[in-house]
Amino acid sequence: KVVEYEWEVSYINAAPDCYSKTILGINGIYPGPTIRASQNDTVRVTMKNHVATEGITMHWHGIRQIGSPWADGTAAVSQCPIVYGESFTYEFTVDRPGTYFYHGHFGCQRAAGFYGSLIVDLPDGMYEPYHYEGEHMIIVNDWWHRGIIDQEQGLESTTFKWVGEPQSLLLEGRGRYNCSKVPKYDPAAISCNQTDERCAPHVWKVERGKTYRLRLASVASLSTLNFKIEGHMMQVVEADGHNIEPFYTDNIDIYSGETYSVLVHCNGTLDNYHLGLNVRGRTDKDVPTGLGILNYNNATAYQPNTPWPKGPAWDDFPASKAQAKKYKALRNNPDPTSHAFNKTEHAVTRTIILLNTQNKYQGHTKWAINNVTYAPLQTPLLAALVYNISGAVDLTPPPDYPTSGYNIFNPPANPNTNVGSGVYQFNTGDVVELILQNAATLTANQSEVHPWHLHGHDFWIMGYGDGVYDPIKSPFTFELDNPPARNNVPLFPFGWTAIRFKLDNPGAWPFHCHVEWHFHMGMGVMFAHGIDQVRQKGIPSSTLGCGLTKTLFKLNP
Ligand SMILES: O=C1O[C@H]([C@@H](O)CO)C(O)=C1O
Repeated sequence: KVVEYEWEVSYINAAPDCYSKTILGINGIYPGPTIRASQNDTVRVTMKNHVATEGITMHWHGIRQIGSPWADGTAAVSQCPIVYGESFTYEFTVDRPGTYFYHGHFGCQRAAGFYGSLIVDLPDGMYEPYHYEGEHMIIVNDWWHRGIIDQEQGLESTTFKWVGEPQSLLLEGRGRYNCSKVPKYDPAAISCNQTDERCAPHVWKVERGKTYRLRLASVASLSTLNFKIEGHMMQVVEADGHNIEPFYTDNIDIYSGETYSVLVHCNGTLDNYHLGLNVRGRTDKDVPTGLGILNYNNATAYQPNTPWPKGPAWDDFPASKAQAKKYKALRNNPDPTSHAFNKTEHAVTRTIILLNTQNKYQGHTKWAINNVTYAPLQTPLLAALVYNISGAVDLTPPPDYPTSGYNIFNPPANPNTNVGSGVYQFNTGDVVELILQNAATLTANQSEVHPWHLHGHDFWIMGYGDGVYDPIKSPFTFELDNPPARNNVPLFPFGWTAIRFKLDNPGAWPFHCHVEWHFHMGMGVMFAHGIDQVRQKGIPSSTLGCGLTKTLFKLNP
């Protein structure tokens, strides 16, 4: 069947954490409407732009867009931004059941509240390999009071102004900021109101004795988030739309871009319990716990006065690494779309090592991959390749390896990087092993967490390690038995992460750090393959009209 949505996007006033500000709303609401479809349905979303000063696009995170690379919603890659007053229709198949979300993919619009949930059910009569009696969505986020235009300008400026840590953490678009901390001269001081209904904690209702599936998704712009439910254990069963070998935990790390399903057996004796969200991997100083309420049997909902739930300390990296390594693909998965790994079929045909560094370009602070910082193109990459538009993109491939002998433990000896469009070209059918290698930032003894996200494909996580990746020794530590298939993976400070994937979905696909601010600072590359096949099918002319595609369709006189 076809599930259809009509969206109007405009600026709205919101107060997710009690502090009133202007954000991007869909049909006047925030977070955006939930899309619900069944496996193999067609989702059709017509989105109209009512934002007079900005273009917009929408990315369907985790949906591979098989056969519809033009509908991926990434500005400068799959389409021209939708300009003021115009509409664009996304149409794609949701081929795999699971928990997903959507978000703006132009500039830093995701950080302006431009996101919502997307859930794909199994068709009628089919069942998950686990049992639950009810379900709830919990979309989590970090939140700033400054507007994104101001934040983007600060990041782009030669007098680099970092966004800093978030003011609040949100569950289903709600958090609570301590309004007494708003400076008196700030005009918002009069509209930061802790009794505002819009920042009352979200209440998740459950019935005692039943098991619930909580669907978690992180649209965070920066923070890794740790989710915990007071007095309840969670059984993790799904990650990024894939069933996994279930495991129990009392707290779960969620990196930006990731989705999970956890089963919670509701056998508590109290009426209300805290849901708590805390920062991991970066300082949690001045970032208070985000709170929600788990409410039993329709009792009066209130915030319990018990201590706020808190997982491991923010800098307990061993705990994060141990949890990341727990994810394995579900053995004997009944789901035919499960994308099982096979050692023989998925033997590597090309290895690329991607060094992640913080650099300078003409006085601007940037992130670079193998010393190339990504700059979005004027002409969408997909159109540039499909129509072979000369001058639209420099296709000189970036290096497959970092400069030999690079010392990851020190800030770059030469901080200057090159700017480029970062396009790696592959043959369809290639099986690529990517090694993400972390390094020190421009600051001595500092290296940061980077949650990487791939568009258009799922990959298998082969392994994680500390220090420098050793091409001889490190592969012996790989998980070749049942690595999890995912489309998001963390890279830990001063460490490496190995992933493998098969290029089986023709198009032009970003692979980037899902920290909104880092991608804006150039932290990403592009993977293109099978363009002849895309050309044969064609891409809609509605994706064109900017850059050098402007002149492609001249009206007949
Ligand atoms: O991109 C970033 O910049 C700052 C810091 O590295 C420089 O101020 C930070 O914490 C980031 O994640």
